[in-house]
Amino acid sequence: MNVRGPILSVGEARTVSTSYGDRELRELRIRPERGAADPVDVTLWGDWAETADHAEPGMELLVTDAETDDYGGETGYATTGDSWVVLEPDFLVDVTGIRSWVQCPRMYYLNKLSGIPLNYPVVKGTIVHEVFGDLLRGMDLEDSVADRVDEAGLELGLLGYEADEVADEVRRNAAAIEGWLAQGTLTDGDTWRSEFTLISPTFGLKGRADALRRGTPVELKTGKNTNREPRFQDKIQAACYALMLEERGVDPDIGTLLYTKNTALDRNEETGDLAPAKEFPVGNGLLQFVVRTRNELAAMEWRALNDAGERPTVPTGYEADANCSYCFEQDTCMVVSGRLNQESKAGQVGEPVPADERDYFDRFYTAIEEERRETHAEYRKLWEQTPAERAADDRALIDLEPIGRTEIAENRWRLTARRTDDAVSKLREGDVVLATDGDPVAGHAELGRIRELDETVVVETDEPVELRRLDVYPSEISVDRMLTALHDAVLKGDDRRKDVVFGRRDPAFADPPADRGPYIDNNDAQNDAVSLAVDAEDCALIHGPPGTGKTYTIARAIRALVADGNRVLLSAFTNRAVDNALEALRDQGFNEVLRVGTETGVRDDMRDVRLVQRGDPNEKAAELRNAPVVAATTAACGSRVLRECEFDVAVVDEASQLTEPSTHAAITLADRFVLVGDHEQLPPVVRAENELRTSLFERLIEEHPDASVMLDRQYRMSQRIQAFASAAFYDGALRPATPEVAGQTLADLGIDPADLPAALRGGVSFIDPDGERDGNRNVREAERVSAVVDEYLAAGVDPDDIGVIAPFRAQVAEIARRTDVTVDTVDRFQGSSKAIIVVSFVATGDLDGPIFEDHRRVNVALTRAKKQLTLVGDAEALGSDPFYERMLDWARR
Ligand SMILES: Nc1ncnc2c1ncn2[C@@H]1O[C@H](COP(=O)(O)OP(=O)(O)OP(=O)(O)O)[C@@H](O)[C@H]1O
Repeated sequence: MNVRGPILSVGEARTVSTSYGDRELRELRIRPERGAADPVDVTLWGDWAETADHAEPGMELLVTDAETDDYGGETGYATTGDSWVVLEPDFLVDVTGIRSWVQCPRMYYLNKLSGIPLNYPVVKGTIVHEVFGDLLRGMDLEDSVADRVDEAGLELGLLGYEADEVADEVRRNAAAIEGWLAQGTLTDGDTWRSEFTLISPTFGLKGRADALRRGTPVELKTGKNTNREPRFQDKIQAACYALMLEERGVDPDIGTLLYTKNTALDRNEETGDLAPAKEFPVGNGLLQFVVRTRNELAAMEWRALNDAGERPTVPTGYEADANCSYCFEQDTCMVVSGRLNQESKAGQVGEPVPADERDYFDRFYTAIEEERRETHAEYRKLWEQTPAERAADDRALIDLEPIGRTEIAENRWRLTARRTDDAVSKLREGDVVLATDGDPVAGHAELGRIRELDETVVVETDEPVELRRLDVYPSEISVDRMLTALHDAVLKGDDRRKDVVFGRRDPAFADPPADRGPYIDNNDAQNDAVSLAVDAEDCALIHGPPGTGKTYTIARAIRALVADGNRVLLSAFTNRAVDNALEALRDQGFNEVLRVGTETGVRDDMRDVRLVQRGDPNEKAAELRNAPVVAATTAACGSRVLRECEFDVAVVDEASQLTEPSTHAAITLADRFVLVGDHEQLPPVVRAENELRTSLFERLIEEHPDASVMLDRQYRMSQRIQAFASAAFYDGALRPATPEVAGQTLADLGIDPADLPAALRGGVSFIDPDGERDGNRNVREAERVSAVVDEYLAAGVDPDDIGVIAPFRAQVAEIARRTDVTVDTVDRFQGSSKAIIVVSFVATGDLDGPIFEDHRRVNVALTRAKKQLTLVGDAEALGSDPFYERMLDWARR
C-alpha cells in the first residue's frame, strides 16, 4: 500500500541489529491521506534512511508499497524491498535538472538561472539530435544533414559559422548513429520511438527522452567518451527515463548512451574505447539512487520557498564532490557568486551588486519559484482529474475521433480529428496544447498548436499522434524565461537603466530642439507621448486607456526613433499586439521591419516580414543584425537568438499585462525603453499571489509620474458609453476624440432605432431578467442575453458587430449554446472592440464573491463597446456593492 502525507517530525538516525545484520533506520511522523488522517510513524529502512536527512516538517512524503508495522502497540508503516520513498512528489523535477545536479548542485542552479545561451556546442547538439530523429524515421543521412543545417542557419550565422563546416562536423557525428543503426540493431522486431515526452506523477519527474528502443531509453550525447562505461551523469539521465517507463509498466533493464563524437575521433591519436554506443544495466540500486537524488533536489527547492531562515536556498557546490577546476562552468559560477555575493566552492570574482539589487533578485527569485509551484499544480490536474472532470473544468476536449494526419513543411505534422460533442473549453485557436492519444500521462503526448477549432479540430505537432484528446498545456517555459530575464536584468544590466529600475535616480529627458515640429498634429497627448519617447534618456511611460490610439502612437514613435538613427525593438505581451503595431507602421508607410516569431504565431498578413531562420548563415545573421525595427513578443525576447541582440530603444506594448521579469526580457536588450499600457485594465496573468501581479509599468508610473503621459482622447466609444469608465478609472479625464466618436449610434450601421425594443435604445441599457445564479452560471440570464442578441439581429445588425462578455466560462458556455455571435470572457476580449457589447453578470441576490476578479476587468468589459452597451444582471446583487451601484445608476440613466 502507499502512504502519503505531510511530515510532522523527523526522528534521529538509528542502527538496529536484525536477522540481516545491522541496519540503518529513520522514523518520520506523518499525517496520512494528505493530512486528513491521524498521525502515524513511518520507518525508512536502509538506504532510504538517507532521504530523511533532507526531510523537514511540512514537506510531503510518499512511501509506495509500504507494509504495516504494529511495533509497540501503535500501527505504523515501514518501507519494504519494493518501496520507493519520494519527497515532495508534487514538485516536478526536470530530468536535465537531475543530470546537472549529480554533477554539482550549483551547476543545476546556474543552468536554471541563465537558461540555454546561444553557443556552438548547443546548436550543433540540437542539429545532431534532429538528424538522429530523421534517421530513425528512415530519412537519408545526406538529406537530413543538409536540411537540419539549413534550418539552423540563423543561429549558426550569429555564431559566425559557415554551413559547410558545420555540415561536415554533423556528418561525422551522425556516422556514429548511422553505423549503430546499421549494425543490425534496427531490425523489424525493434520498436523505435524518437523524442518521447514522459511525466511521472509518482516520482515527480518530467522530461523528454531522445529515443526509446524496445522500451529502453537511448540518450544521445554529442561529446566524446573513450571510457568503456557511460559517464555517470549520462547514466543518471537515462535511468530517470527508465524509472518513468517503469511507472508505465515497461521494465527497461538496460540503458544506452550514444557518444556521437567518438566516431569523429582519430584512432591514431585517441586511445580507449571508441565505440559510440555504450550500454549499461539499469538495476534497482541505480534507480533508487536516482530517486534519492531527486529527493535531495526537491528538498532544496522546498526549503528555498518554505524555510524562512534560508530563503532562498542557494546551492554552494560543497554538496558535491565535483572538482571545480575541471568544471566548464567554473567562470560563470565564480562571476554569479561574486556579483550576488553567494557562497560557492568555486570562489567569487567581481564586485557584488548593490544590496537592494540582491534583495530584488531574491524576492523575485522566490516569487518566480512560487509561480513554478502553481504551474506544477496545473500539471497535477492532468492525472488527479478524470477525463470527464477535466472536460467539465474546461481544461480538455475529450473523445475526439482522429480522421487524418499529413506531414507538412518544417518536418511538422497536421493532425485532424472530429469533435463528438459541443463541449466548450479554455482552448482557442492559436493556443499551445497537449495533443494526446487519450491519456496525457501514460499515453503518447505531443505539444502542438491549434490551427482550427470547429466541429473539426486541426492541430500541428512535431511528431504524429493519434488525436483523441486536447489538454490545456501547463507550460513551465514562461517560468524559466522569467528566471533568465531576472538574471540578465541584474547581472548583465547596464547601470543607467538599473538606476531607474531600482529607484536610485529619476528618469532623465533631453531638451528637444527648438525647431522641432509636432509629430502628431490632431492630438496633443499623443504628440506629447511621442516627444517623451524620443527625448527619453532612460525610459518613458505611455498610459493609454481604451481606444486612445496606443497602437497609432507607438507606430509614430517608432518612426521618429528610427529617423533619429535608433535601432528599435518592438515588443508586446501577445502576438496580436505585435502584429497590430506592425500593421499601424505599415499604414503609416513604414516597412523596414523584421518580425521574429513562429510560423503559427505570426499573423498571415505579416508573414512577408517574418524572419525565416532557415537559410544561409551569413545572410540570416545580417538580416537580423541590420533590421532597423525588430518585432517579437516578450516571450520570444527571452529566446537564445534575441538574447544575443542589441537595440537602442525597446518599445513594449501591453506592458501593464507583463510581470516585472517578463518586462526585463525585452528592456535589457536595449539602452532605453518605452512602456505602453494601462494599469486600469488587465494585470499580468499569473497563478501565484505575489509581486508578479504588479507590472513594472504600474510600479514605475507610480514612482515617476513625470516620466509618463496619459492619452486622453479615445476613438472608440460614444460619449454615453465612455462616461462611466472615464469617471471610475481615469478621474474623468477620458474624452471622445471627435464629435463623430462622441455621437455615434446604431443608426450609423443603418439600423432604425424604431426596430429595437424600447429597452435596447439609447446607447447604454440595463436589463434584469430575474434569474437565479447556480454556481458560475445563470440559465435564465443566459436565455435573456441570447434573446437580446436576437433582438439586435432582428433589427438588422450584422452578427459580427455583436459580442457577449460573461465573467465565468460556465456562463460563456451557457450563452454560446444559444447564439452564434462571439461569446467569451474578458481576457479574450482585451484589445478588441465591437459595435454592440452585451455583458452578463451572473450574480443574483447578493455579491458573496467577486463578479469579475477585480474592477479592472469590468473596465475592460464595458469599454469594448462602440455604439451600444447592454448590461444584463440582477439589480439587487449589483446594488449591494457601491462600485456596481454606481455602474447601475449610470446604465439606467
Ligand atoms: N491621432 C489620430 N488621428 C486619427 N485617428 C486616430 C488617431 N489616433 C488613433 N486613431 C484611430 O483610432 C483607432 C484606435 O486606435 P488604436 O488602434 O491605436 O487604439 P488603441 O489604444 O491601440 O486601442 P486598444 O485600446 O484596443 O489597445 C484607430 O482606428 C486609429 O487609426
